[in-house]
Amino acid sequence: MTDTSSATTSADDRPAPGVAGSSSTAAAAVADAAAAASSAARPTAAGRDLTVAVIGAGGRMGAEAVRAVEATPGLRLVGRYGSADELGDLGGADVAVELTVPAASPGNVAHCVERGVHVVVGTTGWDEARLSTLREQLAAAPPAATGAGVGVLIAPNFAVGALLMMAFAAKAAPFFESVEVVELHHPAKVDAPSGTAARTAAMIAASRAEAGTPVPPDATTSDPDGARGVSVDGIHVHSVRLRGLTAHQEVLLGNAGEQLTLRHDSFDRTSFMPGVIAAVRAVADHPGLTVGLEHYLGLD
Ligand SMILES: NC(=O)C1=CN([C@@H]2O[C@H](COP(=O)(O)OP(=O)(O)OC[C@H]3O[C@@H](n4cnc5c(N)ncnc54)[C@H](OP(=O)(O)O)[C@@H]3O)[C@@H](O)[C@H]2O)C=CC1
Ligand SMILES: O=C(O)C1=N[C@H](C(=O)O)C[C@H](O)C1
Repeated sequence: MTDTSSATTSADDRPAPGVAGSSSTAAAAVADAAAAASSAARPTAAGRDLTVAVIGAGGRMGAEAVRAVEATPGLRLVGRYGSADELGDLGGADVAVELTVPAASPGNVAHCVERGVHVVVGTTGWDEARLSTLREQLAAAPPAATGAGVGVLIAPNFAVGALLMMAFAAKAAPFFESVEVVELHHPAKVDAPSGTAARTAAMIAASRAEAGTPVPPDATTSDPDGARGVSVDGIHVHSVRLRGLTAHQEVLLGNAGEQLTLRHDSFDRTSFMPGVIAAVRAVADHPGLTVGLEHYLGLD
């Protein structure tokens, strides 16, 4: 595994404030990709700013999202909500950004959908059962204010590098006998494995199944305490929680005599913001449920 001792960002390393509070190059690249993949007007087709509410606004990601929305031309923050607040009409928002905890996220998203508000969801914990319920809720939802269907994006990771790492992993997986995922996060994270790791493993498994690749070799016959991690669709995932880290992942791919390692590091939560903003702008153009920001960016 690569040394991560320098995986923190000092204040001096932070990008100057700009679009979405991130490097203008990264922000522009992601925004351009989203714009190319959608007809999202900026501001709205009605000629006004797109209104945005942030649910979980006091959290690590929520606070960063509030800053990003406020710094982005064409977007107007109309509501910020925490666990003690009634969501109500979400301040009349066109789009809600949902960044809370796995236990609260489905209820918050349902509240938005029932009111015709598009939702960009970064919260983890969206397993198949939850997605299936959400599909039913979307089918029964009233249209959004524009008259089109409500759009919901479930995005396990908003960072463009993480999306590419996942896509590269899925592409490489059938060419290797062995593959395992190691995710490394800050110790305040409440869920394991990470949503990104679970989705990466699912993408790897699907890619190998489609190619007819055999299951990875593993002679383990005794593992009473789960030292081999968890199996997601047959792919082993390992979780590290370490002070000093933010969000990191390695995909290890092995053949006899060779190894390919794919690694992504989010050193700072600003890395997620260009993706959040691109998703906010594009979600209304994608009615129904979409899982994975890559589908908005043409990376699929
Ligand atoms: N998709 C992505 O790229 C990323 C996703 N994440 C995910 O986003 C989620 C949030 O992460 P993070 O910001 O680090 O977590 P935090 O614990 O810092 O923040 C969670 C926030 O959710 C709020 N909250 C809890 N319950 C509710 C509720 N019912 N209604 C409204 N707000 C509520 C809390 O508010 P209060 O203090 O009022 O209780 C808290 O401020 C996690 O699931 C994480 O895995 C994180 C980073 C990137
Ligand atoms: O909790 C976090 O921090 C993160 N959560 C998401 C996940 O579980 O994959 C995305 C990123 O890894 C940061």
